[in-house]
Amino acid sequence: STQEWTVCRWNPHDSLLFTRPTLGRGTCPLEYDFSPWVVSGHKPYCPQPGDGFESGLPDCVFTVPTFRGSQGISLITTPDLAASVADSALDDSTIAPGLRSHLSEDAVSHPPWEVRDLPGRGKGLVAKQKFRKHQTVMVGFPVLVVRLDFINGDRYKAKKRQAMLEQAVDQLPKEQQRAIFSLAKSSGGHPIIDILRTNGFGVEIDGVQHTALFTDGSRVNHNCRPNAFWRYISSAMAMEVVALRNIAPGEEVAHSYAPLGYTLEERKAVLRSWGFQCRCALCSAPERERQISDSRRERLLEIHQLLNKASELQGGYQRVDELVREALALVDQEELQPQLVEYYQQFAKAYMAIGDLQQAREFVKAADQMWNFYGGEEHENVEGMKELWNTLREAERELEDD
Ligand SMILES: C[S@@+](CC[C@H](N)C(=O)[O-])C[C@H]1O[C@@H](n2cnc3c(N)ncnc32)[C@H](O)[C@@H]1O
Repeated sequence: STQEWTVCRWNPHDSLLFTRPTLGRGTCPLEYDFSPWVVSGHKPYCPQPGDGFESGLPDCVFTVPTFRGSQGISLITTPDLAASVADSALDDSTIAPGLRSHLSEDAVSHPPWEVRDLPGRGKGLVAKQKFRKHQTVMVGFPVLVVRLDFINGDRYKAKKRQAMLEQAVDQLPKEQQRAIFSLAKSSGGHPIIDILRTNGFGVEIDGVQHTALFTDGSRVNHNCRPNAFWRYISSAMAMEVVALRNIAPGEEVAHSYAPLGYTLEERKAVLRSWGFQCRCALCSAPERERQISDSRRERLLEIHQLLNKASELQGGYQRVDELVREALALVDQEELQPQLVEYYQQFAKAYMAIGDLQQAREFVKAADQMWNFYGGEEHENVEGMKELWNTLREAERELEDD
């Protein structure tokens, strides 16, 4: 019965998290709506304190094998966050039609891309058709989502952590289990932890960091001059891979694992922590080409620093204009368009600093649009943009008052 397990309020003085209240006479008040997790056929599993885990709110294993058609999903997270997901993102019928269309049988069995072996890079995603700039290449839904602290923290004994990860995978449909175990590995150690470290995408649930596996999305390789980017729509638990420029059939689709705008050495350091040496076109290009790219990126950083002190610049408006134009050209040459969002914010501040509020407004508007486009509606800088709009409006009011 769906009532067999009821989730009770977590009481830190009492190890009780899940109880079996007598039907209709539940003594523990229901704090969360867990029904989608509970009716799925797998009871949520929570370790008890002392059973391989120290104390505090535990992470539990939740599985819905019918998530997004028959794909299925397992989640290892705290009960409050699982309840929040159950509340907002589990139901297929509530996701936007544009995303839902990627669940149709035809879309699933005939994707416009294929996974192929690529020299020096393992498998990768290759376009089977032309994609226009900003067109969606792939929509994926996570098959395994794990709270980052569950993997990296020290509250769990290794055996308990591994057993819970194994349970989370075991409870998924067989096809997904096979897909997960076929993903790339890089670090050694427990296979599921290795697979998560090599392939996981950083996503947030209510602001808490998790790592998510997408069976096809995890095949997208890194490129230092990417032709795609990914964004996460947390309300639908969907990951979208979107073309940054036109992509031709037969071309590999790749995004950047490192922050855009990094120089070769900086990128190498980031990718070393991913456990591989980059073999993308830019990293394999002749030294001269790599040097040109690095010097452009270094110049962008220099301009950034100069514009941070815009009000002290000699040459006033004209100098700021020159630097902004130079930065825009460099971004174009280096194909760093998604990074414009940061530059636009900075340009806006620089124009505010020298009192050109009209230009500042143009760049605040552009930054706002770009954040929504590249980061999705729930992008990480909602607060930062609000603050920027407030600063601008304040400055505009002051100007009117004068
Ligand atoms: C998330 S997986 C990407 C898919 C992977 N290539 C596969 O075969 O499933 C990340 C791994 O792919 C490989 N990889 C990704 N981008 C690469 C690149 N630019 N150069 C070399 N190897 C790359 C590395 O082995 C890395 O650990």
